[in-house]
Amino acid sequence: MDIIEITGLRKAYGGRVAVDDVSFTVAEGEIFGVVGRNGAGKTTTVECVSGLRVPDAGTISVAGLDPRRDRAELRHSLGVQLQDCTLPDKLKVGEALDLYASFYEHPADWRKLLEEVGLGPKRDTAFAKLSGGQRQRLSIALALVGTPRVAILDELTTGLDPKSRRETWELIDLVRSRGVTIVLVTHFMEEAERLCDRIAILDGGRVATIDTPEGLIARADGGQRLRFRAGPEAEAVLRALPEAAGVTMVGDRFTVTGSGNLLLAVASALAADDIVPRDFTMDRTTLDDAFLALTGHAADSTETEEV
Ligand SMILES: Nc1ncnc2c1ncn2[C@@H]1O[C@H](COP(=O)(O)OP(=O)(O)OP(=O)(O)O)[C@@H](O)[C@H]1O
Repeated sequence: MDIIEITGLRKAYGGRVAVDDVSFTVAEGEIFGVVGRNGAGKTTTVECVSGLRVPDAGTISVAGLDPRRDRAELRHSLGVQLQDCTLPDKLKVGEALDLYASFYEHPADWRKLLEEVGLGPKRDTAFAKLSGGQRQRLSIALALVGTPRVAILDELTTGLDPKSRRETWELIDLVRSRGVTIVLVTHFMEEAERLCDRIAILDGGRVATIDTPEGLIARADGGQRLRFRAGPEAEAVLRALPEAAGVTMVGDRFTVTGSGNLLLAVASALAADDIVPRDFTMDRTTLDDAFLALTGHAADSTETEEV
């Protein structure tokens, strides 16, 4: 069952179109990624979904409700963790959760939630004293305290060190295991690939494509890349291989791309000619590569005047 349905969403700021004809659905229980460069329209899209912004055109339904018309009712089904969430410096972790819990008729047990997000020992710590990772954990707990069916998490791990980022990913897995549908906004492709069931790539305010991470990668080229060092005699051997779609050579460094059983084909052909490759590595196409192939620019660049 689809819990979110968006059709023809459009939003402009002044004369500048931020989101144009965006449509997608999110199934209940899914982690749905909204990815794109800075300025692609991700935040505007999810702010319309959460009722914080009024679309210029299009329809949105979340758990059967209209985010603007039914805002009061939707509050009970939707948990929102906003980009750059800040709380008063002196507010303690436990106080923040207690306060947020008081907004709901049927809140979760916030003390239990505190333990689940790993902030049990920080209950009496002031917001200002929390690390970046701890603040994000708190913001997830605040988004969940109303026991929502849908949680929107916007740029959750931006600014976190790799360790805190991985801990936050584990936490998102935990949220999913509770059956909460998650809309995850990110410009980190590794994060989207690791967590999301399906991903919408936004580019210039429009949906460039929607697919599973594996589907996006397969569409980009589905390929593998082998790198190694060998003598110049390897070139003719490699170019004769039907599995090798691309062979490049810089000095003694070869890069071979292709699909199917590329590794076996290359290794056997080189062995048959008594060529021993050195420093052999194989890497697979990542979502970063797929993003570049599908949109024509890198995920960590910024949208400019083309929006
Ligand atoms: N309140 C606003 N007033 C004017 N323009 C805005 C406003 N909010 C966003 N924009 C513009 O709309 C476009 C889309 O912005 P949005 O924040 O939705 O993108 P994003 O993909 O979430 O980017 P980021 O990752 O940088 O937040 C950008 O060109 C942005 O400058």
